Amino acid sequence: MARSLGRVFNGFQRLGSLSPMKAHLSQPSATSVAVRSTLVRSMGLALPSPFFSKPRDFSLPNSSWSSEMKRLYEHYNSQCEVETEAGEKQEGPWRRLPSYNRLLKYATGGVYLSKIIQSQARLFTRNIKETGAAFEYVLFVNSEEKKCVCIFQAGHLLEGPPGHVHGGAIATMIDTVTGTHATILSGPVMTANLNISYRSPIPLGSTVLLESTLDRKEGRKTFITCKVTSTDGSKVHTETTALFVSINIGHLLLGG
Ligand SMILES: CCCCCCCC(=O)SCCNC(=O)CCNC(=O)[C@H](O)C(C)(C)COP(=O)(O)OP(=O)(O)OC[C@H]1O[C@@H](n2cnc3c(N)ncnc32)[C@H](O)[C@@H]1OP(=O)(O)O
Repeated sequence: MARSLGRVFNGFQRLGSLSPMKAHLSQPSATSVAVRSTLVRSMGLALPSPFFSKPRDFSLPNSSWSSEMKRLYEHYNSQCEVETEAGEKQEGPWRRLPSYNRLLKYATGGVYLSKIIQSQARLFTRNIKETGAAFEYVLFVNSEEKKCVCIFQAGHLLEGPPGHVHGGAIATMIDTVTGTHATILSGPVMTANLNISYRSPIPLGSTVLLESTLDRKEGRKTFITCKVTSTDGSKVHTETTALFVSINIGHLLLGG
């Protein structure tokens, strides 16, 4: 148990140190795949395939993405790796964060924590299989500027007022973006307070930008602000202040 919790904590720390080059969490090696095949063949074992299979990275472009979503993705992705004058490639100011539907499983490097986490559990924003139907999003983080940007396309299952996005779905995305940002800045945290002002409705199917910025840190408290705007910045949809409190991840997983 102690080792498992240690892996979880390391996973959270790793979330903060992801680089595009390190983005493939828990990729199975050729050896592990070969060992699995041999075991399954020789012992008739039905091992859980997610244990070995390559997890889907939901933050990569798919066919449901609008041209505006793809354009913005390219804009930030092109700044994840830059070329020096000498023609060498090096890390740029932004990093794309990969995104999986079973956060803790992959944060631990593929270790299956069935004793701690119910095996049916899925990350809320990534549990609808149909692409484009709900939350399509990708996050980029800029460590130097302590900023996080999310490009978000709201699908038809997120309707609230006719033709527009449900306020709870918007809050979900704000919590996801600011929560991820706070985790990168401060390690394991829980949302203590989200204060959202809804300024103008978001049309269903449209692409918007969420910009999360570190306001300040005070002891265990990380204060973050977040704006949701149209992609050209001309329309403000929401303004948020958020408070995250650092926690002991062991207490959370053990129900403390
Ligand atoms: C990839 C996806 C990422 C998604 C990230 C999503 C994150 C989430 O949604 S988490 C789920 C929603 N949040 C929760 O369920 C949290 C429920 N609340 C709790 O567990 C606890 O109240 C918790 C952990 C926030 C704080 O409890 P605890 O650790 O005992 O801290 P506590 O001593 O009460 O407070 C610490 C400080 O924060 C302040 N604080 C705590 N809560 C609040 C609040 N709601 N408003 C203002 N200040 C607060 C306290 O006043 C205290 O300040 P100070 O140090 O200056 O005295």
